[in-house]
Amino acid sequence: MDKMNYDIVVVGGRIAGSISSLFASKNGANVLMIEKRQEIGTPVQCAEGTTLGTFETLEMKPSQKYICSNIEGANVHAPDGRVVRVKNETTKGYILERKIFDKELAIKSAKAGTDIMVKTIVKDLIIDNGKVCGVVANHLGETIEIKADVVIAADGVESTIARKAGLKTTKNTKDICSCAQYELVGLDVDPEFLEFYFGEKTAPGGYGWIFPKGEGIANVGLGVRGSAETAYHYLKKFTSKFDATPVELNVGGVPLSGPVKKTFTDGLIVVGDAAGQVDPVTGGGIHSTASCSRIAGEVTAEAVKKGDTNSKFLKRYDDLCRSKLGKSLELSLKYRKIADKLTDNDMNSLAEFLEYSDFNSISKISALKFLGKHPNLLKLLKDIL
Ligand SMILES: Cc1cc2nc3c(=O)[nH]c(=O)nc-3n(C[C@H](O)[C@H](O)[C@H](O)COP(=O)(O)OP(=O)(O)OC[C@H]3O[C@@H](n4cnc5c(N)ncnc54)[C@H](O)[C@@H]3O)c2cc1C
Repeated sequence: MDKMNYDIVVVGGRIAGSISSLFASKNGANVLMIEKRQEIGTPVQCAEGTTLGTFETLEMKPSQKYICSNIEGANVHAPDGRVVRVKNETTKGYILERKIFDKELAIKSAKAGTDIMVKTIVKDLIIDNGKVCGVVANHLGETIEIKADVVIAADGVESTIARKAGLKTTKNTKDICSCAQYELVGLDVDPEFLEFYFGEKTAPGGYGWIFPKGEGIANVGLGVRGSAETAYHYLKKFTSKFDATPVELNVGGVPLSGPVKKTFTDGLIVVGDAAGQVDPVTGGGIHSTASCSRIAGEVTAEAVKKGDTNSKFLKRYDDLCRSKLGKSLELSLKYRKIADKLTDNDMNSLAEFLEYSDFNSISKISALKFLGKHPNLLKLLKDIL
């Protein structure tokens, strides 16, 4: 059996893994990142939209290598076909080519000093006296024991690694949004606007989307929760109206339950989808994962430097993530729970009210006047007004 030694081992080589390892290496740690797939960034399980803030967090200038389009705002389609346009400073963003973006992050991390192993699966943790102190991995049939002061579990929504250390990261299936998406070619869509579609018939418990990648190409997908039919069933129905052809089909789950209660233990922390660091309303995880993964890399590098990788020190990671994102993710979870109770009629009424309003300057008085005529909505929304 081969044996290795690192300060930090990162399990998973996509957004959470590459960003954690990048910032850990930048801060002087000796880091190994392990990815079970043969290539970083594939298969894509993402609609590839992200905010300008992602790049500020990463201190990276967005590159034309992986930016497909610049986004100004979104058109929100109610079940009855009404459209509400949202456009302001916060709705600006990008559609990425994640196959290139994810690999670029891994390359950046490698250039900062991270060693990377691909086609290598982490099978187990090495735990000594209750403290995680490495992993057991398998590369093409060969078992490798890798000792480390800290393990970062960045292994995605189906994460098993943090659970092996006793953290409760299992997500309730009712909080997982099942998604299916085609990359379609031949679509006539506005390249600067995202399209969102709501309604029981389109995407029960979720929404449909069109994210334009430019030149008539777009990610067209949807997510569903608690439905008898699969996301793919709804996707086929949703896309049957387009005269366009797919070049890719992606499926995947998004955890919409908010961050897990505890993200650290002796010698291990958990980041990204594995830690539920996803916006529960939009299902967007790139932006929040980038923030938390940067913190993960910085805190674990500091822990190694100080020679203190016990849970008391690693709690700092949990504290910093919660102070940066905790409130907004909590609020978003509250909104999601309200949205879960909205009927198609409620959504149509809301769209009717918002259709001709200037979204950025709706007064409390006009909102209350509208809600006065819709007692069901008032009951649902009163807590957030
Ligand atoms: C259909 C869909 C659309 C989405 N659209 C958007 C969007 O438009 N914008 C947005 O911000 N977010 C979106 N998201 C969410 C976003 O993709 C995720 O939040 C983000 O990719 C999470 O990154 P991650 O690195 O935590 O996890 P993952 O991307 O799941 O990466 C985990 C990695 O760990 C590897 N791995 C797992 N187990 C092991 C092991 N034992 N050993 C070694 N490697 C292992 C996996 O192979 C994988 O590469 C979408 C998600 C889905 C499913």
